[in-house]
Amino acid sequence: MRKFHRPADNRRPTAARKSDPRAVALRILTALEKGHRTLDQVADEALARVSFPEKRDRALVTTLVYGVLRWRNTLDYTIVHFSRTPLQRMDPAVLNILRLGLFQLRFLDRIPDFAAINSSVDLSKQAGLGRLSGFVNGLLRSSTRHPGEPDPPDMDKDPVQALCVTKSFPEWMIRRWIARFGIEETVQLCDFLNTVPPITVRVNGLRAAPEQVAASLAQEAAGVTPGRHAPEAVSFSSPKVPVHEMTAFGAGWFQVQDEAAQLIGLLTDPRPGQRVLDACAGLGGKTGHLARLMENQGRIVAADRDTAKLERLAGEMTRLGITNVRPMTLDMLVPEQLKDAGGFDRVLADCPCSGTGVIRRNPDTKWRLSEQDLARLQNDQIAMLTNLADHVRDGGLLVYAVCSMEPEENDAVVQSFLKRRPDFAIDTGVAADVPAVAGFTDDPGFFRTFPWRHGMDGFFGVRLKKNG
Ligand SMILES: C[S@@+](CC[C@H](N)C(=O)[O-])C[C@H]1O[C@@H](n2cnc3c(N)ncnc32)[C@H](O)[C@@H]1O
Repeated sequence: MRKFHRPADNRRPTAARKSDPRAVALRILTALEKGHRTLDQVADEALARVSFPEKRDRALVTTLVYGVLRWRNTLDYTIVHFSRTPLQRMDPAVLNILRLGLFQLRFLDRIPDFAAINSSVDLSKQAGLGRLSGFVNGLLRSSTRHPGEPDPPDMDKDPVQALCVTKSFPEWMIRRWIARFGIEETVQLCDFLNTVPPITVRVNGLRAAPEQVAASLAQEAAGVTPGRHAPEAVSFSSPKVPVHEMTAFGAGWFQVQDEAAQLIGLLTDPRPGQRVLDACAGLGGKTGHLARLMENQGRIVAADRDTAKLERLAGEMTRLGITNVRPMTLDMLVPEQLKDAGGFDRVLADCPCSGTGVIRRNPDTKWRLSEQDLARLQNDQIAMLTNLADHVRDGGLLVYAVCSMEPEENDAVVQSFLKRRPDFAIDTGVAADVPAVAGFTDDPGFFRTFPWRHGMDGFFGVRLKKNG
């Protein structure tokens, strides 16, 4: 029998002490609720400080954290059903311990019920909440004695509430998606966003061909298949080692990138020798693609306001053998910072957004984002495009992209920008220029991918041509 729990104590773990994966998961969930940091940031920081008794424990932390975030509403519905204390009055740590325990009971077949319950009781003691361990024990045991969810709201009478509970999404998202896509497609969208995504990579054509990369990946992973839409995409599952330890990764043969994001690089269509600004470059997913399309010739200024990200971007370009990228810390909301940037043939504005198109990768978005955030994000997106417009050369392209499916961040941003800048127009020649994106481009020239229809992340993109 595998032992899951550790003796109770309240000390903080150190690098020398082996950590309990459930305690690490609890720490990540609690930290996420406290601050404004993203799941990736919080998880990277927590995992860098710990070591585990068994290799698979690290994967268990990820399964627990992502699972609880994916299914939070569904889990809370059961907790409310069995508890006399309302959720709002529950100690946040106890609530997360209950969610972790219930997630294991409901969703993880490989963990026996007694192990899930006992480890949750231990966790409450470790967290200094021993006085509530009886409550944790009782609630989790009750849920196993009455298995299955308590009856959810009636789908015919109240589809919004029913889907909030059964698909675990906030009310405002379900409401707006039903209004836009109808009930059937909203169900499909929610189901898609609740799946664990496969690993999709973009082959770095500067160093290797897709067949070569696929052959290498097949030695270290299962289900290696070519992409369906992007010509240099390859997907796989169940890697035997972490992706960054794979042979092809070390050789700089690929970057991890969903197919929809790859199509944005193609939409930007930079040419060898051009001057290109990647205005919100982040860790360089799209920068690497632009450099590959430019055959590593010309110049890419990779800008972001976050210097730490740009440091990682620089390392990533070295791994990929890319030499035409210059990282620059710039804030796109401060036009003075751009004054010396000059003109560019292509400007890619892959703007910060709500991220509703990538919720399967970032399930914390469900609980972090509010509907009011959309207006703030829209304001920033319009301001960034307006600030960047002066830096596009005549005949050049400003490409706006977001991993959001929300109209406020899609069509509305473009319309507002075009009112301010009549010297730009939507480039309607996209389909002819870039065949790979033709199937995703509608009449005015808007590129859109819908997760449940196309089997990839949800993205919006448009090419705006200056004095075209
Ligand atoms: C959607 S992410 C970019 C992802 C990246 N292009 C990629 O493909 O990997 C948006 C980026 O915008 C950056 N950002 C946010 N506000 C900014 C601002 N005012 N100026 C410049 N960059 C900003 C964030 O740090 C983040 O890296």
